[in-house]
Amino acid sequence: MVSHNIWLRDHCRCSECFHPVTKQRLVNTFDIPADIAPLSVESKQYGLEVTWPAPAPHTSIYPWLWLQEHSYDPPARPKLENATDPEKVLWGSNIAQNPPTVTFEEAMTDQGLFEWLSKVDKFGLCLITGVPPTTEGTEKLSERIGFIRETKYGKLWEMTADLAMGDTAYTNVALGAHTDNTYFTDPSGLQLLHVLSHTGGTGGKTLLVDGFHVAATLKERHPESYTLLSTVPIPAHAAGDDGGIYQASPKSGYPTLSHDLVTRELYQVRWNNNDRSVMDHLDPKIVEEWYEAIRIWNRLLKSADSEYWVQLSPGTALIVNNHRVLHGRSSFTGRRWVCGSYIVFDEFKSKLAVLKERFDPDRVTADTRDPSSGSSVWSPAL
Ligand SMILES: C[N+](C)(C)CCCC[C@H](N)C(=O)O
Ligand SMILES: O=C(O)CCC(=O)C(=O)O
Ligand SMILES: [Fe+2]
Repeated sequence: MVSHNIWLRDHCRCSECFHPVTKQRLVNTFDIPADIAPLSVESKQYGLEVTWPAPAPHTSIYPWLWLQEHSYDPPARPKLENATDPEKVLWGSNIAQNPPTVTFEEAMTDQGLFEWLSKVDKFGLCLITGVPPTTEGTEKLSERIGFIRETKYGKLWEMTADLAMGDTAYTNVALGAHTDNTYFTDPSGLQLLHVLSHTGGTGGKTLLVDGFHVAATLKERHPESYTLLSTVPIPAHAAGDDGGIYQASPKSGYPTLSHDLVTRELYQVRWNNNDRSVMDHLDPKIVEEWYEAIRIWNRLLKSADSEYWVQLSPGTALIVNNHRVLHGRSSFTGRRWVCGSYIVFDEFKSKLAVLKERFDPDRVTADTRDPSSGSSVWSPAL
């Protein structure tokens, strides 16, 4: 493994250079001479010990695990070549045989919460059974994860076909597979949905599609369409209510498929053809190809192999990763009362990271003592 001297000095993890509690950098990066070179480098039992020279003599110790975790030459994590994270399990209609599920009671324990969020992280969705069929029960479940994201729809929102909000979700029409909030600069991370009641009618089945799975199929079969969906930004708006006109910033929007700039991994799907605004920024040379690309995308989304239909009933809630799994519903008749919440993506990821430290059987139990001070000043991830 190769590291640059400046990089090593800048990343010293001793408690003088890296605050042991706040995990923030204390060393002043810009006081480090650009041509800094070590006086000595020694291999110790717990890590690499580097002694730096005057005018700022200092001893740094880099735990072996930390060095391994953060190696950039060679990279600790090879580029995924546009694949998706191996931790993710892609699925199609076959998931219906054994949909990821937890019980409300399990979710009320920390171990159960870890199981639940691990399933959401792996599959992008999870059913929750035994949920009290009330808004209070649904809110209690949501807040096990983290802050509910309040939006124009409310905090724990309720919805029925009364156009209370200027959105077709508040009608009884069918909604094709989509991700929510494409008109927000930052679409909500998780979306929880709970049908509280449905009387005097039928329909209202929930549609779920793994956007990562469909994207992988698109990339394999139609790479040029995949590229267009990965590069052409799509503007979106929500302007059905007098009190609000929402458009993502920048106004040109975001591509349907977004990729990690380092690993090139697909990390977000944004797709809602109903909420898409005027495509007035398209390069005239690609208009036909772009429409062909979204036709192919739509066809794959609607393929029987991609669609997982489930009839939700009171007591069984559903949570989806709104950056990966598309949802929709069939039309319905009668009175259908739905409640749910949006949960902040970073709250979900943070909660899972904290629970992993406690419950993940594969967690890295690094020797986290700072050899110089004996206190724990680092964790492999930071
Ligand atoms: C979920 N809740 C009922 C609150 C809002 C529904 C809004 C749907 C909107 N067209 C979108 O795709 O974001
Ligand atoms: O009515 C449903 O089942 C879902 C409607 C929808 O797309 C939403 O609430 O975001
Ligand atoms: Fe939706």
